[in-house]
Amino acid sequence: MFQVLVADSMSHEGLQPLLDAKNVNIVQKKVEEVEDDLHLFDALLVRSATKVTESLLTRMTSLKIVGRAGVGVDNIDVDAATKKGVVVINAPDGNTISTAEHTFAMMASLVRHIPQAYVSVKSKEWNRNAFVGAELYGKSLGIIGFGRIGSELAKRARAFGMTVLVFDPFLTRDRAEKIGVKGCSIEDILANSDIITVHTPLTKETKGLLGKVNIGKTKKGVYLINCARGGIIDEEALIQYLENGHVRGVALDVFEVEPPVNSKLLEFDNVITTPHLGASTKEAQLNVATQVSKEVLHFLEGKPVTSSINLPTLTKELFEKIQPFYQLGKKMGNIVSQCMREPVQEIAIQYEGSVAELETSFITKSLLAGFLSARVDSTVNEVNAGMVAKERGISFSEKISSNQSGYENCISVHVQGDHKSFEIKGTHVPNYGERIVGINDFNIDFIPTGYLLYIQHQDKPGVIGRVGKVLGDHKINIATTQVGRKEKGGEAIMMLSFDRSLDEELIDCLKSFEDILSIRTIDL
Ligand SMILES: NC(=O)C1=CN([C@@H]2O[C@H](COP(=O)(O)OP(=O)(O)OC[C@H]3O[C@@H](n4cnc5c(N)ncnc54)[C@H](O)[C@@H]3O)[C@@H](O)[C@H]2O)C=CC1
Ligand SMILES: O=C(O)CCC(=O)C(=O)O
Repeated sequence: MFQVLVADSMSHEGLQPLLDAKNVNIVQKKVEEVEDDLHLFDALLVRSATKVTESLLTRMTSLKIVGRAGVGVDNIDVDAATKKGVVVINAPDGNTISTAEHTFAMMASLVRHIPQAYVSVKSKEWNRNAFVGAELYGKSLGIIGFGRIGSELAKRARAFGMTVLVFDPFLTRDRAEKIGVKGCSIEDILANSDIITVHTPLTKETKGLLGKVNIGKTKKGVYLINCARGGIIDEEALIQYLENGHVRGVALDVFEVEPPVNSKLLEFDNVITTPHLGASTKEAQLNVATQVSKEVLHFLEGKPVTSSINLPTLTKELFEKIQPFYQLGKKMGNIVSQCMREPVQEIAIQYEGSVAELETSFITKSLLAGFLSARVDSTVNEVNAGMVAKERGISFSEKISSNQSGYENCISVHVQGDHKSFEIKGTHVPNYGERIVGINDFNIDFIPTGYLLYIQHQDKPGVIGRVGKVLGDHKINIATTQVGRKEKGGEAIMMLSFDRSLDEELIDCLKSFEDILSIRTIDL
């Protein structure tokens, strides 16, 4: 039974996929209320209120996935999650329309003084001269950050007859033209916009993007809007430009500290605010909760997720194609690790044939995870495998080559250690399964599963028989046997499989045989 903690308030209807699942138990409580049981949860669902810190992640020792019912993941320590092998997913587009509409509503309210006029009428005043506003029609709207929300806002602004200027470092001319906006530099936006709105994530680059210098470059009388994240507009600088009258009005849905109880910004009549309501519609909340519930359920059931922040994402179709190689890769990594019991500096992976046409980085990560999981105590999976490998000084590379393997598809791995190297080749045959077809230049053919014994020996009469006899004497049933050699009388290998693991004592006995060069047990 999977334990899921829903730590922030979420649409009940949106949680239905998880509530309906027979293998899931949902607990809807704040983190503080379940402090003693944190180690039990497999999944954590949050909005923006719960801060998913490294310390929380450390206390949640069974955690496998964090689902953010929304877009921004700045309340989640994604690096710490990645290090711990915890997948982070979000609901990237469920609240786009709501947030774009909210921004538009804020813009209209700002230029027509609707909140101030509302308060005035409620206080029994009728002061029409105090609230003369401006039309949106014909004004220039500068949008910084032209992703999902920025582009939906642009469509609405164009419908109102506004000129839309856009700055986004990842904006292509094609996309700008399709939506009918003008891509320009941030300098152009600052100099030419009547209203500027930000729609970027909060990152190192965007923190304070509209600060002392950049606000100083805007037109006198500019309106500023932030319905993205507190801190993208530097609040201290903003206060200075409100005080000196350079900025005519501001609309804020978000703040550097929420709630902004001690903020001086609340004292200005020309600053209108909402309490982080961009995504607060029934529709958006249903969308985002449904999206993360489905994704978390898929993940817990071992199916692919499509909106991961720290995992390579694949469509269901692609995942189905890659799945057999993904499993083969994990086993090959594991076999290599168990055969090469010494420090490794380099893992080189080569893909040939049909596998080379797939998203091989996903298979590489799975292979690394298989390799590392046999060596490290902490959780290693495809989320953090690359990072853990680098931390341990293991470099890895992948190469796509023309198919010379003789198989329809082939994955080859070359591992370089301090004193030795090791090579393994694997293939997946549709309707037949995964096979290991080469070890250190020996052709071989075995199914990588169960308990295996890899023996390097001299190709001499009686060696195989003696091994079989000792195993038989110990009542060990050999399930399958594979042998390989390069030349008569030279070095040879045996790969035996069993239904149970073998005792150390028995292995030591086999090792003592003349003509046996080395023995490795492999548990898969
Ligand atoms: N107020 C609210 O309730 C909500 C706020 N948000 C916030 O809005 C932000 C944007 O959401 P979406 O449009 O869905 O995200 P998105 O990822 O679709 O778009 C963000 C855009 O910002 C651009 N960008 C990144 N760095 C930039 C920089 N330095 N300068 C200019 N552009 C930059 C990216 O290229 C991207 O196109 C989210 O990160 C979130 O913080 C989102 C939903 C609700
Ligand atoms: O959960 C919420 O309402 C906040 C939404 C938000 O800020 C986001 O999706 O980034």
